[in-house]
Formats: sequence, C-alpha cells, structure tokens
Amino acid sequence: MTSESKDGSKESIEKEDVAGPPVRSLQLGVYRVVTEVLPPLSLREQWKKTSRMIPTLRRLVKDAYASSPWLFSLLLLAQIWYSSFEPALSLHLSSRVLTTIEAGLKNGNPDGAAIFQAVALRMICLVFTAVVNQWKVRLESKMNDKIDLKFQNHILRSKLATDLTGVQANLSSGHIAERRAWFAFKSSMEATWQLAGAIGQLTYISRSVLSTGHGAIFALLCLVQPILDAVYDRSLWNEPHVVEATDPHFLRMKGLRELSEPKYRQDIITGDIVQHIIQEFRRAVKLLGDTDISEAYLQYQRLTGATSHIAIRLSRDLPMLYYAANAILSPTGLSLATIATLHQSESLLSWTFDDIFYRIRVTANNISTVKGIYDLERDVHQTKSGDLPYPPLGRPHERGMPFELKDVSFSYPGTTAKALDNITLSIKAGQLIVVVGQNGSGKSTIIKLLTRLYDATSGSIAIDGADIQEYRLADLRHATAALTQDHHLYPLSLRENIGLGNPAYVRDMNMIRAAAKQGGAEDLIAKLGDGFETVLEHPRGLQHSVDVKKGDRTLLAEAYEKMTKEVDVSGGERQRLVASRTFMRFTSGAVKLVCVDEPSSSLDPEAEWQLFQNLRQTREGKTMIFVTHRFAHLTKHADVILCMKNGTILETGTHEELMARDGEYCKMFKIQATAFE
Ligand SMILES: Nc1ncnc2c1ncn2[C@@H]1O[C@H](COP(=O)(O)OP(=O)(O)OP(=O)(O)O)[C@@H](O)[C@H]1O
Repeated sequence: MTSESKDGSKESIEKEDVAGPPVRSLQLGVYRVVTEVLPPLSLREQWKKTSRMIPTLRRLVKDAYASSPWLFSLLLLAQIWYSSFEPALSLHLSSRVLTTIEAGLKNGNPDGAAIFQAVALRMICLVFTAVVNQWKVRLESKMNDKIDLKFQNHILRSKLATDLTGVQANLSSGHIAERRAWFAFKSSMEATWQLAGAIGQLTYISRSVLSTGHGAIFALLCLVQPILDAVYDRSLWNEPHVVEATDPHFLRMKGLRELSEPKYRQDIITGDIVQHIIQEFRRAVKLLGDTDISEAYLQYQRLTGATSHIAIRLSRDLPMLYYAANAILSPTGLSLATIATLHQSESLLSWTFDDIFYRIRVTANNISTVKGIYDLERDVHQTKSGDLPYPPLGRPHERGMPFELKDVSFSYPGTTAKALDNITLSIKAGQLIVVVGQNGSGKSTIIKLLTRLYDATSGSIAIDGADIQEYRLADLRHATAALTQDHHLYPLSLRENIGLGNPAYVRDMNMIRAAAKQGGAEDLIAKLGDGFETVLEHPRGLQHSVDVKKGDRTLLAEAYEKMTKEVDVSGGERQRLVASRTFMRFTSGAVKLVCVDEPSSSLDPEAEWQLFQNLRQTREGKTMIFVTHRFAHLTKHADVILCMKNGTILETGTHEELMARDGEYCKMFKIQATAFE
C-alpha cells in the first residue's frame, strides 16, 4: 500500500510474510527511511516495555559499582546533591531572600541583617554547588574511563570468541560501542535524581509557597509542555529504523567525492581523470537539483505538524496564565515574592521535566545497545567443540592427519549457492596434496572446512574414523597450521608477530630467529631500525588540527611529522613475516596438518621457491595441503593433485597421471608452460 503525504514524502506500509511488525518506507530527500509501524501502546504496555530495560540497567549499575565502589559512591553523592537537593534548597533560599525583601519594602523598614543572612546563605549554597559540580565532572570522567574499559574488555572477549560464521552474521559489528554503556549509566542516574529533585521542588512549592491544592495544579501546568514535547517529538532515535541514501545523483556525488581520498591518488594521476571527475560531480549536482540532502534524522524531525508546534509553544505559558487568573480571581492571594518564586520554579521545573524525558529516551536508546553487548556473551557464534581428544589416545598420528570426506556440500552463511558440491575424497596421513582450479572453484573453501573454520552444510568429514565435530576444537586448532593470503601482520612487535605462532615460546629469541630464517624474513628484520621490536601500523591515536600540515617549516609541523613516521614493508616482505609465524608454529611439535593457500602472490620467484622448499622440508609427520595457481614448484612433488571446477573435484591423481589424462589439469599446465617456451 503506498500513499503520498502532504509534505510530498511517500509512505508505504509493507507487511511481508516475516516476523515482526510491518514497516513504513518514507522517502525524505535523498534518503529512504524505513521504520516499524508500531501501534500506540497503552500505559500498561508502555510500562512493560520500559520495565524490560530494568534488568540490563541493574546489571550496568552493578558493573559500574564493581569497577570502583569508592568512585561510584562519591559520584552518587555528588549527583544527588546536584540534581536533587540543590534545586529545592536553592528555591527555598531565593524565596527566603525575596520574602525578606518584600516584607521590608511593605513596612518601609528593611531588616538588613535578615536580608544579608538570606543572601549569604544562598551564596554559600551556590559556591558549594559550583565546587561539587567541578568534582562531579572529574569523577564522571574517571567513571567514564572505568566503564569504557570494562566494556572494551567485555567486547574484546566476545569478539575474540566469535567464529567466522558470527563475523559474517555481523554479530560483533562496530555499532556496538562501549561508549553507549557510559551514556546509559549517566543518563539513568541523572534522570533518577532529577526526578527526585523535581518531586522535592514540588513538595516545597505545595507546602510553603502555595495554598493547599494549588501546588498540584501548578505542577500539572509545568508538566504539560514537556509531555507535549515528548509526545510530538518525531525523532528517529525513538523508533526502530534503517536509513539508506537512494538518490542516484547523490550516490554518484558521494562516489566521485570518495575518489579524492589518498588511496586513489596514484590511479587518478596516472589515469589523468581529474577533469572528468570534476565535470561529472558538477553534472550530478545539477541533476540533484533541490532535493533535500540534510540528514534523514533532521528531515524526520521536521515532519512534526504546525499545530503541534503551536500547541507546544502555547503550553509554555500555561503557568503564567495561572498567575494571571489568580490575580483576577483573588487579587490578594499571591504576593510579588510568591509570583517571582513560582516563575523561577516554573522554568526550572519545565526544564527539569524536559530533561528527564530526554534522559529517559537516551537511556532507552543506549540500554538496548548495552543489552546487545551483554547478549554477545550468550549469542556468540562459536563452533561447537566435541569431547574426543586429538590425537586420539594411543594413536599419536605420527604421520599426520588423515581425512575422509563423504558427499560434502557447503554454502556460506547467508547464501544459497553451493561453494562445494557433493565432494567425496580421501586424504591419507602425511600426504602432500595440491589443489588447483579456476577462480571461485572452491579450493579455499575445502581448506576452511578441513580446518573447521566452517562446518559442512551436508555430508561428513571424518578424521581417523571419527567425525571432525566429535574432536575437541582446541586440540584440532593446536594440531593445525594455516598460511593463507588472509593472514595479516598484527599491530604488535615483529617478535610477537612471529613468536605468537607458538605462544608458549613468544620470548624465545633463538626459536623466533630460526623461524624468521625459514620464512625468509631474517634479512629484512635486520634492516629495520628496531629489528624484532619494530611495530608496523602502530595504533597511536594521532590527531591534529587542520592547520598543521606536513612539510610546513614550523616546529609544530616537524613534531607532527616525527609522530607520523611509519616503518613500512613491501607486500612480499609481509608475506615472509607471516610465513615465519607458520614456521614458529611447527616448533610446538603438535602440528599434524598444514594448509597453505596461495601465500606467495607477492613473493619473488626465488623467495617462493625457497618458501615451498622450506615447507616441504618440515613435512615429516604432517599432512600438507597446498592451494596454488602456479604449478611448477609444487604439483610435481604432490602425492595427489585435486583439480577443481564449480565446487566439485574434476580430476585427481599425480602430475604424470593427470598429464596422461589430457584433461583440465593438463590444459592449465600447458597454458603456464607455453608462456615460458
Ligand atoms: N565468505 C564468503 N561468503 C560467501 N561466498 C563466498 C565466500 N567466500 C567464497 N565464497 C564463494 O564461494 C565460492 C568458492 O570460493 P573459494 O574462495 O573457495 O574459491 P577459490 O577456488 O579458492 O578461488 P580463488 O582461486 O579465486 O582463490 C565462490 O563462488 C565464492 O564467490
């Protein structure tokens, strides 16, 4: 169902055959906004919804307390003073100043001592509050750090426990920010104590300023505007939503703007396409015309109708109407001092209630993220571990890990296409297997299944007679070494980068040096100023103001240049360092399976040859599986070559057998061979 609303935005209500409420799609300028269409909730349902936040909030407060009981208690006291006591006390003291002055003015004989005392008390209160506030800011900053660190730790543990399926399901994605925990904690504390403060103020007004009954009317009048504000506030943040930019000209502008980023510089300069980009950008701007490009959140807010705006504006003056009516109906009922006190408390109360509603919304928005962080622990996608030890008791698997694959098919999570289609295969312990085939034929996928990064969608993989899923995962991981293009250098020292191949010996420089030599990284490390202690891509949190530019002849620019000095290595050198980590892994003596997936694309021919030589020399006691596009080095040494196509194994055999067959493998081999003739 689609309808066009008054402001020209299109609204359509779609109800698909899926769980959850229907959604409304709204075109706002260049953005498409999709929100859930939720029926208005009754007060009871609203309360139920709100109370669902309470367990998470309770856990958050407990965590905050546990991170530093002292800090928590001091902050609580400061907050109570600032939000609860001070406003009521301040109101009382200023009312006292005003009534003392008024009494003096009425009888023509002001009591100087009484006025001085009232003013002095108010001043002391203000000074004390200023000091408390300053402390509060410092305490908040410390508490913020504590909560951030606690949640960073929590997120780190959950992310590190997530397997590839979880990463693909986007479970531990970036939107889960630890900062939200602090915001939820802060806003919930503030809302609670501000509410206590507002109740205190109202009690004071009802008892001391107004006659019985009037206090309640006054309180209600002060509440009208914040309530209307909260009801009519069309903020996207209050609704479940997704937003995407859909305007083709806007998207094109974005893409063209992206081309000014440093990573495209070389392409743009050598391609000589600067003028083309500028012209195309101008054209896209022209075609975009007057379409609104302001943030979707702002455009959504502007949807609030004029009547609501007028109602909100008028409601602000309701307390004033109340004094006016009182003055007409009961001319002696309110003194000037009372009116001044009421006026002061009216603005304070309206502001406080506004702020409370705002903070409740902030809490609600952030608490769902906090819940997401806590739930990560529970929802974490983790490949299930079995109970069987590996190697199986009494069978040390001295020759390597054997595999039996039966009718194995596999689709990546979230996809239906078969990356592997009905594969049956036997790999004997200690064999050297080479997998070849076209791009996308499933070579890497086989390795991912054998190393249990994923589980087969159907069929079975057995190791030494037992299903792969029955073994303890930690044992299998311990017995496996993988070297692929997807392996990266860590933002840690090169010593750790190599040493973490065998964490038990991460400080053993003799072993690390030997591994670096086998990986072909020894000479390149020696060339670096800090040698094994060099850290590549050090996360240093660099920031600078826009006016600081590298190359400027100022001391500040020089300081910045020094800070940004990075040591870098080439792609091939990176591959040597990562390969060294694999050789370090062999030092544990537990590795029974080595999977090597095209790790040599950036290596020079000599380095590639040397890497494969070194790997083959360590093959004793290991099953080795290589994926490669370059046949020469490996296929002649292979016990079995698997030639793959479209997720299936097309041919298997030794080099000689497959050449004799004159099939796909022979064809690919000849293409490479003729290139060198
Ligand atoms: N993470 C993923 N999610 C979804 N599909 C994937 C994923 N990884 C690979 N695929 C798909 O699975 C199929 C097999 O991919 P795989 O990486 O195993 O091929 P390959 O033979 O190793 O290719 P190449 O020679 O290009 O490295 C391809 O169609 C690929 O697009």
